[in-house]
Amino acid sequence: MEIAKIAQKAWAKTPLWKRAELLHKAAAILKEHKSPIADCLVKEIAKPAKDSVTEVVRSGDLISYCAEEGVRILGQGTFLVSDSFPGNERTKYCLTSKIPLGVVLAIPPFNYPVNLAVSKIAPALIAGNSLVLKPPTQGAVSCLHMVHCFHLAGFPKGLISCVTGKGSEIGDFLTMHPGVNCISFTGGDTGISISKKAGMIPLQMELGGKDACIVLEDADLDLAAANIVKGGLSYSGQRCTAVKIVLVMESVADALMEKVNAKVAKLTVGPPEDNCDITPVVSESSANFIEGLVMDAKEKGATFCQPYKREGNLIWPLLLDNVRPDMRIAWEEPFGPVLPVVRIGSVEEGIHHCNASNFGLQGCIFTKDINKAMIISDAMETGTVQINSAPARGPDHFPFQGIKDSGIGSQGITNSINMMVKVKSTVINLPSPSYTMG
Ligand SMILES: NC(=O)C1=CN([C@@H]2O[C@H](COP(=O)(O)OP(=O)(O)OC[C@H]3O[C@@H](n4cnc5c(N)ncnc54)[C@H](OP(=O)(O)O)[C@@H]3O)[C@@H](O)[C@H]2O)C=CC1
Ligand SMILES: O=C(O)[C@H](O)COP(=O)(O)O
Repeated sequence: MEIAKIAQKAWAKTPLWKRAELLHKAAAILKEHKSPIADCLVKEIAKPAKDSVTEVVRSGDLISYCAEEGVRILGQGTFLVSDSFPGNERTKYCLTSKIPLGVVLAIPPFNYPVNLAVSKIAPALIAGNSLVLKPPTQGAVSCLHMVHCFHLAGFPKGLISCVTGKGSEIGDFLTMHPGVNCISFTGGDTGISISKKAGMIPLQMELGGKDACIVLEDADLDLAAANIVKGGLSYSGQRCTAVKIVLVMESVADALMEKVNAKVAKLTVGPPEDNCDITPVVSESSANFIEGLVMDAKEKGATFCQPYKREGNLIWPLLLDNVRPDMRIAWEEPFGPVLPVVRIGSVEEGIHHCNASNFGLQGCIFTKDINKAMIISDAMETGTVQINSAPARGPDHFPFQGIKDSGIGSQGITNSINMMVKVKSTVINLPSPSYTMG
């Protein structure tokens, strides 16, 4: 913490163009090393090989975009004059600029250890902050290699410190440390308790989700089915933005389920090295939790579209039809390849289910009627609503935010940079009013 504080003071005096130049360099080095880092992701978190490479490349692009965006938005401040407020003459000129916060504590989750670390590191650095990064325990090796790319690019010593260790053991020390000036966290409910313990500092929390997919009678069912399978089951459902419940109008439910099940049958299941679609979930406790949700739904009468199959941490993809509100899976996020389907009699029923959730990350609607889609989007209490596509965080410059238990603050490149600065004003007071004549 002390080193981070010292390094930040010097970094804040580094010209903006130079900070951007170093970030571009780090992005290029990261992309050059995409294969070994992706290999780590495959081994550590069982992400399919192709998706692991995509995560590293996307992270490089994010760093470069952040450098460009930072140069644009941090180079600008505001200039205000006093006579626009009643009772004032033009005697005061107010100059505001965006200045760094200090030390940013970044805590990403296991499912995107590289990308969700970089999405905190790059905005913090371009804005003149230093970082203490606590990587997820599963994903720590990938994170260390990624941070090494920043060091190879020439970032000064101490500017980015990577502190490994179990969150349950070192988390409180870090999050309650008086030297921390901002916390950017992505993960589960832990974020809620961190918010309660943290001091009076800016917090960016991206937490869980129960993203609903509402399918209307006039939807393109092929498009909806493709998005349900990709959105719900890619990386075995271990994405905060995964489709986590399908709410389909009864009249098209059979037709939709036929298409979805046909696609599920084609998914490959196995090791991440073989680039299988469905790979083992991250831990035994996670697999046990998912199994608990499945068994609860079985006892309460859900229809199993596929047989339930599990070998160790590998769970075969499973659609549960005719899910009812008394089943846990209707509300809890499995973070696994199991997707509940609720048949609804009206759009209002779908919106009501979506809004009754304690989460409010994203949601999606499938319909050909844009007017209807807009009304439903306005009624859904989520940070983002996607029309005719599955929920997603990217592209990474789009705003990304959750409401209710899904988080506080907004991410996305521009919002993250703006969140990692504070506003500083300098007011020039003139002895007498001065009005510009040209
Ligand atoms: N909204 C979003 O953008 C995203 C949300 N998520 C949500 O995250 C959850 C799954 O991810 P998972 O990694 O298991 O989430 P966790 O909340 O368990 O962990 C997230 C990070 O917090 C750390 N951590 C754990 N305990 C503490 C603590 N007491 N103090 C500080 N840090 C701590 C973890 O370290 P360690 O690994 O050592 O335990 C990890 O680095 C799901 O609920 C999912 O929805 C996931 C990704 C994105
Ligand atoms: O951690 C997550 O799950 C992400 O923030 C989701 O990102 P994605 O929509 O790009 O997969």
